[in-house]
This record gives sequence, structure tokens and C-alpha cells, in this order.
Amino acid sequence: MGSRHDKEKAVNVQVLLRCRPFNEDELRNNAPQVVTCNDYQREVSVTQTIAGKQFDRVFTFDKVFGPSAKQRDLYDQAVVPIVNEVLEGFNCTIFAYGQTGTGKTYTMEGECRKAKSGPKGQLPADAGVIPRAVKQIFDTLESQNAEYSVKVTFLELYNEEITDLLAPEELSKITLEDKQKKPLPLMEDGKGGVLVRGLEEEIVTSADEIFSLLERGSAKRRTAETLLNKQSSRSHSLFSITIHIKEATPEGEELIKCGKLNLVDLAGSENISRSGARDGRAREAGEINKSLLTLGRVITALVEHLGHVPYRDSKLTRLLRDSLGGRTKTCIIATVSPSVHCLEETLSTLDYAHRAKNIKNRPEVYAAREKVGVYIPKERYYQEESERKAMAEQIEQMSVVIETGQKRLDDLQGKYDAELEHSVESNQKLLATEKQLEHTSKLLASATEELKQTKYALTEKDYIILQQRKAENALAHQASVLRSDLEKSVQDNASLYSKIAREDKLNATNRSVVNNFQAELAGKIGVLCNTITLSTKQQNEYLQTVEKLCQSCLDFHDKAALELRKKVLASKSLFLSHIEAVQNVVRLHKAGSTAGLEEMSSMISANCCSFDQLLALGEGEADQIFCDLEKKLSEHRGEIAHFTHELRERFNTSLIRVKEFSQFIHELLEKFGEEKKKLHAHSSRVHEAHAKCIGEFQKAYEEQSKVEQDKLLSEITNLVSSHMRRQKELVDVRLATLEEAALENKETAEKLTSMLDVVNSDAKRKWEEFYKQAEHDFTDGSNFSAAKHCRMEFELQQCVSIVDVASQQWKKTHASVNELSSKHAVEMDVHIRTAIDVNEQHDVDVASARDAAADAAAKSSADIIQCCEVAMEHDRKCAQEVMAAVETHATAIRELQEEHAVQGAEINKQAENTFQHNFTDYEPTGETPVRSEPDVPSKGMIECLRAMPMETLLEDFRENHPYESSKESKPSLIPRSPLAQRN
Ligand SMILES: Nc1ncnc2c1ncn2[C@@H]1O[C@H](COP(=O)(O)OP(=O)(O)OP(=O)(O)O)[C@@H](O)[C@H]1O
Repeated sequence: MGSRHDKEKAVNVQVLLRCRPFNEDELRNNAPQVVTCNDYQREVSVTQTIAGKQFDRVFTFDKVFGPSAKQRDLYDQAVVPIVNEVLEGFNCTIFAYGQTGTGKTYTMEGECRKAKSGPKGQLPADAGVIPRAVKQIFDTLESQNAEYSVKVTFLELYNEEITDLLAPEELSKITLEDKQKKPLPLMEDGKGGVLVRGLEEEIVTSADEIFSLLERGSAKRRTAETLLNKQSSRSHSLFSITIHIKEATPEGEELIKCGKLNLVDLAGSENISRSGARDGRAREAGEINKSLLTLGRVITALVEHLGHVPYRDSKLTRLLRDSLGGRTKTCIIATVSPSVHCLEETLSTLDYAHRAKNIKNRPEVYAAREKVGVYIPKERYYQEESERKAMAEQIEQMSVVIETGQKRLDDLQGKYDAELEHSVESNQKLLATEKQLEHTSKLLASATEELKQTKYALTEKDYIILQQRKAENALAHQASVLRSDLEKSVQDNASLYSKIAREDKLNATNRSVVNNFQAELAGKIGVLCNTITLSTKQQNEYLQTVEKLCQSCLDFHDKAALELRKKVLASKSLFLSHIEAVQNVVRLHKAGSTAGLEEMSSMISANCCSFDQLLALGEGEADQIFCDLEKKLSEHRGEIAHFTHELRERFNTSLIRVKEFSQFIHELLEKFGEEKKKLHAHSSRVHEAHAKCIGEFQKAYEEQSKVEQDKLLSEITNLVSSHMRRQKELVDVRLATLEEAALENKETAEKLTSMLDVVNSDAKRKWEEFYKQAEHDFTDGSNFSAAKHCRMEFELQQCVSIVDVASQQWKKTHASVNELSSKHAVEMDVHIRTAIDVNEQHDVDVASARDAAADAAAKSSADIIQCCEVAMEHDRKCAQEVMAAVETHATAIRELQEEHAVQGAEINKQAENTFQHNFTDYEPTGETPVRSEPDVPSKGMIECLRAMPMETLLEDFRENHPYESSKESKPSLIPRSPLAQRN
């Protein structure tokens, strides 16, 4: 627990830097390298050229992986310890952060997304962190023999919307697009963390299950990408593995350790302008950047120990809150490109990652926090899990219902708002319309007033005209009465010349009146004449126009008819030429098809022949092959028999050899025994010789000593005695050593001999065992080979019989093919003949149809021409009639004019005559009649007959028909009847 306690102290976020190798494009373009990695010193240096000078910026990280680092290197050095900590009960998070295309997905997932374990459970070399971590977790859990459970979740965060990449397809019965889009809401879990509501948690029992889930999720992500036309570079993905391990404590307690590993593949870190987001995608880029920017702000706040950390500003930071300054161990893998083209982004990534190094987390072991937890049996745990899942599903369904309700409410609110706006607009429109209506009503009232005034004026004028007409009529009547009276009085009083004197003045006045009247009448007649002349002239002009029109129409008709005739003739000739061409084509077709059919027929017969030949050849070849096969089979049979024989012989030989060898071993063993005995004898001899030698040496020594003693006794008694003592001691020591050695040698030799005996007996036993085994094996082998031989012979016989059957089958097939081909050829021939007949019949039909068509065309063109001629004749007649009518009309008008002129002159003359006759001076006759008072109307009376002056008439009219202003009365909406009616 001590180490755990240490681990639970604040630790910095671990930041690794990985620089990918140059990609193909960069290599092709010879892009200069600006990033250099020193993996050992954990340094990355970036070379910048500013104003022609080179600057190097060096960054140090917890670990640095250069372009040559493999997936395995990164995993072993950086991730293995993290996964071990997860297995100890820590929560750990690994982020991949960097510009698009720098290898985030490669690092996290690897090239082989479906990183199913290869042979012997090995992962492919390109497998990334996720598959390797999964494998490590399961390998460890399985080796620990502990009870555990593993759950995974896989989600995508795109545009601030969370999608569950593991959601089963069949659950959501909505359209594919909706399914892809279905966002999941985030909820507070009440413990300071967040939950993704409705996120599928899959319980898995093996690494392979996780791999298939991962594959499913990745596939879903890819499908969504295609549907939404987005790229992985714009979405974040979060793959989480939660592990529960049951562990027994030394105190006998059972606690469940709970570790969680979050693996986050962040979106590309480039900015909006570089991500290519425009218009509609600006929001998308904004939201992605919102997450990444918030992540940056969160890092800044944590590094600079600001009071407020803006976790809540984006879903990404809410989700990863615990991994940033929380209770989770965090590792950031920053990825960069070595190329100069990405320099700006590389520097930004390095700065970002470098700053993140200073974030401190306080990781906790989750088992420690949940020590109060109890062990639950596996079944109950799974049951509770499934219940929890069902409840979560229910909650999800309810939340969906709530969401739907909320959406509906929002929709309704939207509709209500729209309606409200609409009604405000309508009100405004209504007000405007009302104003317009008022204005229009005013206009209408004034127009009605004007109309009424006009009507009144018209009625006034009508009235005046009527009155004037009445006056005129009365005047005319009075004039005629006057004239007749005058005539009568002139006749009656012709003789009363004397009395006429006073009448002269009156007569002169009368004459002047009549003259005036006559002049007036003549003027009027003249006007009438002029009008008639004018109208006659106009009529003439009109008639001339009509004539011209008729003439031009006629001309046009003539021209059109001629053109029509020409066209009909041309079409006839064209039709004929077409028919000729069709005939030619038919002839050609006929010739071609006949030739083709004949060729086909000859080809078929040739084919039949060649087919026959081929079949015969094939048959010959097949026969040959069969013969060869049979020969080969019999050869094989012989060879196999020979081989078996040889095998048997070899076995026998090897058996003999084995026996010889065993004999040899026996001999060897015997020899060995003899040698051993010899060795024994030798050793005892050596021992004896040794003892003898020692005795002799002792004796010789003693003798020599004695001589020397005698010799030097007197001189060097002390020296010699000491020397002798020393010599004796040495010799004794030496002798003792020699004896010991001899004894040791003897012991060793005996030991060796006994060991050799053991070895020998072992070897003998083993050899006997081996010999027995070999003998047994040999018998087995020979039995087996005999059985095999029998089996092979049986199979060969079967093979031969099959080959015979096949040969017969082949012959049968050949015969049937022959039969079929000849039948086919006959049928083809029949078909071809039928086709030729049909073609000929078709030709005849075409010819008859052509003749009929030509006849019909000729007939129809003749008909058309006749029709045209008739029509032309009719037109001409019509025109002539029109001309005659016009002439008649003109003559009639002319006559009318002349007659009118004559009549006018006559009237004038007559009137003059009348006046001259009637107004001759009075000649006395003497027959003065009795004076009588003529009934001549007085001037006053005549004056009375005059129409009243205009003003009087108007006054009179206005008195009798007072004008009512319509301003008081409502204007009538019924349209007034036409004026003509009133007039
Ligand atoms: N260390 C590496 N070794 C070999 N190839 C690599 C390495 N890193 C990346 N690549 C290659 O570079 C290409 C881009 O990598 P990847 O798709 O992982 O980038 P990314 O950062 O995830 O991009 P995005 O943000 O668009 O998802 C891939 O073809 C990958 O195989």
C-alpha cells in the first residue's frame, strides 16, 4: 500500500512526442526536414529560418520517438506501464494530439484496425496502442486467474454532438441518416463526473470481442463520415475500457478493483483557415476548434493555477475533466511531421504539448476508495448489470420521449411565433389595406359625385336638346302652316294689290326669311353632298383596296398553288427515288443475307466436320491418355510393389544391423568389464608398486642416511640431524600425501568403476528397451506398410475401373455429341432455308408494297393537283365576282351621287321657281276679294314658338330636376345603364 500511497500523490501529465517518417508526397517533393529527434536525450529540435538566419528551438519531453520508432517501441516504453496501472485500479487516459496526417490514428489504432490476433496470438507490427492495450489487459487478467469483468464504450464527438459508435443498428428504427446523427446528451453523475446518457456499454470476455467491437465502431464512424462528407480529422473519438477485478486483501477482505483506460484520438489541431472549412462548415470547424480551444484553455488554467478551469465550455473537456487535473493518470502523445511544410503547426503542437507537461493530476486507486464494496457473485453481477442496462435503456427511451416532446414543443413554439409574426404582418397589411380602402372610398365618392354631375349635365343637355327639337319641330310646323297660309293668302289676295302694300313689307320680310331658309337649306344640302362625295370617295378607295387585296390574294394563291404543285411533283420524284433506294437496299440485303446464310451453312457444315475431326482427335488423344494412364498405373503398381519389397528388405537389413549392433554392444560391454577388471588389477598393482616403492625408498633412504651419518657424524652432527629431521619430515609428508593420493585415486577409480557399472547396466537396459521398441516398431511399420500397400493396390484397382468407366462415358458422350452436332447442322440448314424463303417472300411483299405506295402517291399527288386547280378556279371566280360586285357598287354609288346632285339641283331649281313663282310682285286683277283677316301668326306667336333661351331652359330643368349631391347619399354600386338608353 506504501507504493500505492506514493502513486496517489500529485503527478504531472506525461507527454510523449512522436515524429512520423516522411510520407510519399514529402519524399517526392524533397521537402526539407526541420524536426530532429534525440530519443535518448528526450529532445526534439526544430530548425527555423528567420531572415536568412537559422534558429533551433529545443523541446524536452518525457519520451521522444523519432521517425524510426516502431509501434511496438512506443507501446513497450510508454504504454505498458500505464496499462499496468490500469490493472492496479487507476484511471488512465492517453490522448493523441497533433495536426491532421501526423499519425494520431496510426498511433492509437494502427494501420490494421481489425487487429485480430495473428498466429500464436501475435498482433501485426502496425497494430497501435488500442489493440496492444486490449491484448495486454486480457493476457494479464487471464494469467492472474482472478475474477474480472471488462466493459467498453466507444463514442465519437463531432460538432459538439456525441454519437455512440457501438449502438446496435437494429434498435434504432429511424432512417440511416438519423441513426448516424443521433446525438447523445451529457449528464452530471452527481459525483462531479459526467455520464453520456444512453451510451452503450458492452461487456466483453475476450480480446477478440473487443477487436470486433472496435471494428464495428470504426466502420460506423467511417459510414457516418461518408454520409456526412466529413473526415476523421474533424472528429474526436474516445474508446474506454473499464476493468473490475476481484481481489483478496491480506486481511481476508474481498474488494473489487476498478481501473479505466481512456484512449482518445483527437481531431486535427490545425486552425479553421488551414482546415479548409468554409461557409456551412464554419460552424463545424468552429465547434471542433471550440473543443480543442477549450482543451487549450483548460490546460492553461491548470498550468497557471487559475481559479476557474473552463471544463464546462466544451463537451470534450467535460468528458475528459477527470483526466485533466483530476484523479486520472494522463499521457499525451503529441504527433508531428518532420517536414518544413508543417513547421507552423509543428511548433504550435510542440508548444501546446510542452505546456501540458505542467498539468498535475492526483491519481487514485479506485479500489481504495471503494473499500467498503462487497464481493458480488458473478451471476448476480451480470444480472444487476443487465437490469442496470435495461433501466438505462428505459431512461434512454424516456429521454427520447422527452426529447421528442421537447422538440415538438419547440416546433409548436416556433410555429406559434411564426403565426404571431404572421398575424402582426397581417394586421399591418390590414391597416394598410383599410387606409387604402378609405382613400379608394374617398376617390370613389368623388368619382361617383363627378359621375353624377356628369350624368346630371348629360340629362340637362338631353333636356335642352329635346326642348330645342320640340321648338324646331313647332317652328317647322308653324313655317309650313305659315307657308300654306301664305300661299293661300297670296292666291286669295292676289287681286288685293292695293291692300298688299302694307303687306309688302311683310312679304319682303317673308321672302328674306324664305331666302334665308333656302340658302340655309342649300348650304345643308351642299354639306350633305360633300359628305356623300367624301364617303363615296372613301368607299371607292376602300373598294380599290379590296380589289387590290383580292388581286394580291389571287396572285399569292396562284403562286402558292404553283409551288405546291412543284413540291408535290418533287416529293413524288423523291418518293420514287426513295422507293428505288429501298428496293436497292432490300436487294442488297437479300443478296447479303443469302450470301451470309449460305456462308453460315457452309461454315456450319465445315464446323461440323472439324468438330467431328476434333472429337475423333480428342477421342484418340483421350484413348492415348487412358492407355498412358493405365500404363503408368501398372508401372506405379510395379514400383510400389518393388518399393514395398525394398522396404521390407531394408527393414530386415536394419533389423540384422540392429542385432549386429546389439551384439557389438554386448561385446563392448564385455570388453568394458574386462577392461574394468584390468583397471582394478592395474590399480591394485599400482598400489602395491607404490607401497613397494615407498618401502624401497624408505629403505634406500635409511641406508643412505646411515652412510651419510657415519660419514659426517662427527662433523656436522647438529646440521645433519636437523637436516635429516627436516628431510624425514618432508619425506613423511610426501609419503603421506602420496599415500593419500593413491588412496584417493583408488577410491575414485572404484567410484568410476561402480559408476561405469551403473551406466553400463543402464545402457544395457535402455538398449534392450530400445531394441524391443525398434523390433516392435519394425513389426508395426511393416504391418502398416503392408496394409498401406493393400490399400494402395485396392485404390489403384478402383482407379483403373473408374478410368474404364470414364473411357466408356467419354465414348458415349462423343457419340451423343456427334449425333447432336449432326442434328444441329440439319436444324440449322432447315432454319437457313426457311430464312431464305422468308427473305424472298419479304422481298415480294416489299416490291408489291412499293408498287402500291407508288400508285397511291401518284394518285394522291394527282388528287392534290386537281384539288389545287379547282381551288384556284374557285378563287379566281370569287375574285371576279368580288370585282364585279365592287364595280356594281361603285357604279351604284356613282349613280347615286349623280342622281343626288341632279336631285339637289332640281330641288334648288324647284325651290327657286317656287319662290320666284310664289313671290312675284302683286298685279292687280280687279277682283279684290272681300277683305278677310288672314290667320297669320303674329311675331309674338312665332317668337313664342322659338325655343327658350339656354339659361331659361337650364333654370327650368334645374327647377324640375333638382341636383342631389351623392355626398349625402350612398353611391350606387350597380353599374349605370348605357347612355344610349337615356338618349
Ligand atoms: N509513425 C509512422 N510510421 C509510419 N507511417 C505513419 C506513421 N505515422 C503516420 N503514418 C502514416 O501517415 C498517414 C496519416 O496518418 P494518420 O491517418 O494516422 O494521421 P492522423 O493524424 O490520424 O490524421 P487525421 O487527423 O486526419 O485523422 C497514414 O497513412 C499513416 O500510415
